[in-house]
Amino acid sequence: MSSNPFRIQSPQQPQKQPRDLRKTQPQIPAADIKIQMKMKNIKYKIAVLSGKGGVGKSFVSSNLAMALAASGKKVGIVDVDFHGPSVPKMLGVRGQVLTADDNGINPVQGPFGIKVVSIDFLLPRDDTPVVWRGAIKHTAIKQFLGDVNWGELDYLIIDMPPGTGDEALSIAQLVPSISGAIIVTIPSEVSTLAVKKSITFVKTVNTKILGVVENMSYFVCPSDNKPYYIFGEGKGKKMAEDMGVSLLGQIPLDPKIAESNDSGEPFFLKYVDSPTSKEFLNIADNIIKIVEQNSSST
Ligand SMILES: Nc1ncnc2c1ncn2[C@@H]1O[C@H](COP(=O)(O)OP(=O)(O)OP(=O)(O)O)[C@@H](O)[C@H]1O
Repeated sequence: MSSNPFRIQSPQQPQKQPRDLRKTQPQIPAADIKIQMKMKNIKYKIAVLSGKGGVGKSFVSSNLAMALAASGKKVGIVDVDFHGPSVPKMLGVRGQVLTADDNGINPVQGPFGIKVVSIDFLLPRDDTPVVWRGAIKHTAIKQFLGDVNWGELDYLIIDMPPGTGDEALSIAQLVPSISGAIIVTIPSEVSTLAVKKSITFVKTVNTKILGVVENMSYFVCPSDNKPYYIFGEGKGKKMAEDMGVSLLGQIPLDPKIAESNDSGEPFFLKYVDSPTSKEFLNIADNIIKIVEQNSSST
């Protein structure tokens, strides 16, 4: 008698093994000529990613863009966070519109002449959602890169949505010679876990990790002026060490940051002499050293 009570037949043919997607390298298509043309005068392109949403990635992207510009660099920022575009508000240019001429779309001019492109400039109302599948996002990213008159720039900051989904893959495939990626985290285990996946993703698509920025690292109590490590001390540093990447800087949790972002006043401009703006200048300096040294040695 058969020991198989369900009478399940052994398959005649060996079963096809499911493909292990972790071993699948994204296919890089032939470079899009239009994108190549529009991006050929941009020296360095930097993607800003986070594992989880709400950790301050757009805040870091926007303020890093201003710090680079304040350090004398020509800067552009492209907001690829279609479902939650917040860069225009954080740079104080929300409500402005993109214009077009025979050569393409002209970015909005932000503080320090930063060139800004975001889906937010195209949405008719505050409550209009962007309901797009991956293929449409891919097309939109192509247009943001290849139809925009970026002109000559030292740095293009690419503000990504959280995680490693469609947009991250499109950017990895479409942007010619990305200089590197910056990962934003907060010192919580939950964020750290997600960030490790982002770091692995960036390595998988053969992009250099410039380092990690730890946001909301500590809170300076106004009554005693001491730092309090609300999420725990040293977690960003440890995670960076564990993953073999550098810690580029630490930004405090500060109600002034939340207020200026909410009111659409660029934090870096409003509090230019604050320790946080100085830390952004340090981070910009670190990035300039890594990226520009790297390119002169290749
Ligand atoms: N260091 C900080 N101190 C206080 N508030 C902060 C800080 N960093 C960010 N915030 C606030 O946290 C909220 C989330 O920030 P932000 O939109 O930059 O995050 P995000 O990671 O880009 O989010 P998502 O990509 O999920 O839309 C905002 O309200 C912002 O003002």
